[in-house]
Formats: sequence, structure tokens, C-alpha cells
Amino acid sequence: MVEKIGTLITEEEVAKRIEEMAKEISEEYKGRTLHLICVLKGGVVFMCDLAKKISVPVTMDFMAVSSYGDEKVSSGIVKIVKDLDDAIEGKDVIIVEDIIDSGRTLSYLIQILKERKPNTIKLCTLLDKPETRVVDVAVDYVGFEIPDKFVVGYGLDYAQKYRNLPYVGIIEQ
Ligand SMILES: O=P(O)(O)OC[C@H]1O[C@H](OP(=O)(O)OP(=O)(O)O)[C@H](O)[C@@H]1O
Ligand code: HPA
Ligand SMILES: [Mg+2]
Repeated sequence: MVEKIGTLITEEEVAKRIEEMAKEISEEYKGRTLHLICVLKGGVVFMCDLAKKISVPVTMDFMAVSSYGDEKVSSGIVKIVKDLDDAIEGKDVIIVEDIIDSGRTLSYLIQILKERKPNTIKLCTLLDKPETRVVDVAVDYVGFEIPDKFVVGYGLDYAQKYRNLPYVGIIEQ
């Protein structure tokens, strides 16, 4: 089935906002090395574009979690599919996500990663859907607040499709 996709945030708007976020992060982490943790798969497109605009030294690691499967509603269970390769003890970490929706994924991740004793740990997400929050999470960097709509593109999927769209879209039923 081919869904019809409407545009919510254009490619240009995303690029502009990512530049602003990268500038803010670069200023805050001046003189330090920043360890970016990408939450796969959704976070990968955003993290690549964000990292390219950050001016302080950056290292990267990747973690894969899954709670949505092929559905539009979270199963409520966050499953680690791939853990980090490297220790984060003493590092200045930012967890990079495509979206915070119920909050379950980031709340779970921050909890388990704090136990590994990073020097600092912050959260960064391209999209935030505040209306659908089930678990409270303090996010440090937010690209855009969006309404309660299932979105795709820029890393976000529906049944694994549409991650490569260069903009954020909404599936029109
Ligand atoms: O705030 P939440 O309700 O937890 O939703 C946000 C999470 O859900 C999606 O990932 P998903 O589990 O679908 O895996 P994916 O990144 O591989 O698509 C998205 O990429 C976030 O990681
Ligand atoms: O709106 C969404 N779209 C795609 N994946 C998601 N995972 C949580 N919310 C969403
Ligand atoms: Mg997903």
C-alpha cells in the first residue's frame, strides 16, 4: 500500500533549525569533546545532519531500541536491540532521538545510561509531541513541538518505510 504523505515541516525548515541547535550545543560544549549517542534507527538521519554542524570535537556511538514494531502505537515495552560499543564513564553525552512521544524510550534510556556514570548526560530530539506524554522526561534540546499526529520522514518510519524522506510528513488517511 502506498500512503499519501502531507508536509508538516519542510526540508528547509528542518535544516535551519538543525543549524540553530548545533550552534547552541557547540557553544555549550566549548573546550570539551562531545559524545553523541544515536538512538537507532529513527535518530540516524537527524544525528548525521546535526553532527556535521557541530564545531566541537565529536565522538559517536549507536544504540538500537524498539517499542513500536510495525504499529502506530507504542507497545509500552522498550527493548534494547543493540547496546553501545563503548563505555560512557566520564564522558559528556548527548542522547540523540528523532522524536519523543510517550516518553517511554528516553525515560528508559536515560535511567540505564546514568548508571554508567557519564560526566554529563543530556537529551536532544528533533521532534516533541508533548500532548501524548505518558512518562515525564526533561529534554534539553528540542527541534520542533508538533501536534498529536503520526509523523514520518527524516528518520521516522511507518512500518519501516519513509525514513528517507527529506522532510517531516503526516500520513493522510
Ligand atoms: O517516546 P516514545 O513513545 O517511546 O516514542 C519515541 C521512540 O519511538 C520510535 O522508535 P521505535 O521504537 O519505533 O524504533 P525505530 O527508531 O527503530 O523506528 C522513535 O524513533 C523513538 O525512539
Ligand atoms: O509519530 C511517530 N512517527 C513515527 N514513529 C514514531 N514513534 C513514536 N512516534 C512516532
Ligand atoms: Mg519507529
